[in-house]
Amino acid sequence: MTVVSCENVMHIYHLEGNEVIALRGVDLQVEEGESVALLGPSGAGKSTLLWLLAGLLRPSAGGLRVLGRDVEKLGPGALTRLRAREIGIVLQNPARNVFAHATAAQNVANAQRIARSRRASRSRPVNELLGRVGLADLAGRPAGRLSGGEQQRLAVAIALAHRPKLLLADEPTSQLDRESADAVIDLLREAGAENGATVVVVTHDPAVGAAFDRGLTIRDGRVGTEARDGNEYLVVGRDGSVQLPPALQELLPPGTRARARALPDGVELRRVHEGEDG
Ligand SMILES: Nc1ncnc2c1ncn2[C@@H]1O[C@H](COP(=O)(O)OP(=O)(O)OP(=O)(O)O)[C@@H](O)[C@H]1O
Repeated sequence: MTVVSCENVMHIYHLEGNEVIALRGVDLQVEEGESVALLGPSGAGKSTLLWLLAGLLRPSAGGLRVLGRDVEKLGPGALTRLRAREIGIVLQNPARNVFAHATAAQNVANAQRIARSRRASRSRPVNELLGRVGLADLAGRPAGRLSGGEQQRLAVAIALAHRPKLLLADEPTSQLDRESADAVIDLLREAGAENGATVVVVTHDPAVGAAFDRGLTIRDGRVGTEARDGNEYLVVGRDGSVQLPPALQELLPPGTRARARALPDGVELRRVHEGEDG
């Protein structure tokens, strides 16, 4: 089953009379059980894409289906239920994922209670989950009194508490040391391997990118490249555009006139030098 399907998805923020185009035509399919990392420079649109997949934002244009539902057609209640039961979300700011006054254990148990699904009834014991993220000794501490890194690990435990079908995480390792980050990566991968969950993670951490089935680079609001099995490929957009890798941009700087020539299995681009016209 295709769990995430984006067709020419655009997103525009309206800010004090100005428009900020965050996504300008994203095409993306993620199949059940796949793990995908979204990489790319700051401001490229990664978080926006994740928020759209979580139903926390609605696309300005384009088609978006998540877990078989047409997200645009779901009302606020149906979206909230979908999120609570089938989606696990780790937001970028650790404090936003937790109830500050509830203990770590209560936060995890609460996510399971809200989901109340059959999947959730098979969910892992709270203490086991907290142990997996290295928080067993802090189970009784109010989440608001945990450090940023501890809250981040708690957020991952909360997001996995109800065995979501789709796990979405925005920079889940940004505040963690290498050892804790590796433990979180293992847990995310395991969610896919054991429960068939589909995992989409925004990250700047190359180790996270390398650990997943696919690494998509988002640049300028589009999918620019896709890495899999150690190879990186350019992704041709629906308008025929490709984003040259930064290393090749020196050869064809912006504004360069180039000739495109068909080859048996592709296209060759050659720069036209001064006086070479005609
Ligand atoms: N709430 C908002 N209002 C207006 N513009 C926004 C808002 N959120 C994001 N943007 C803009 O949309 C664009 C994409 O932002 P987004 O946060 O999705 O990028 P990102 O790739 O996740 O960046 P980072 O790696 O820094 O988190 C940027 O130009 C950003 O300034």
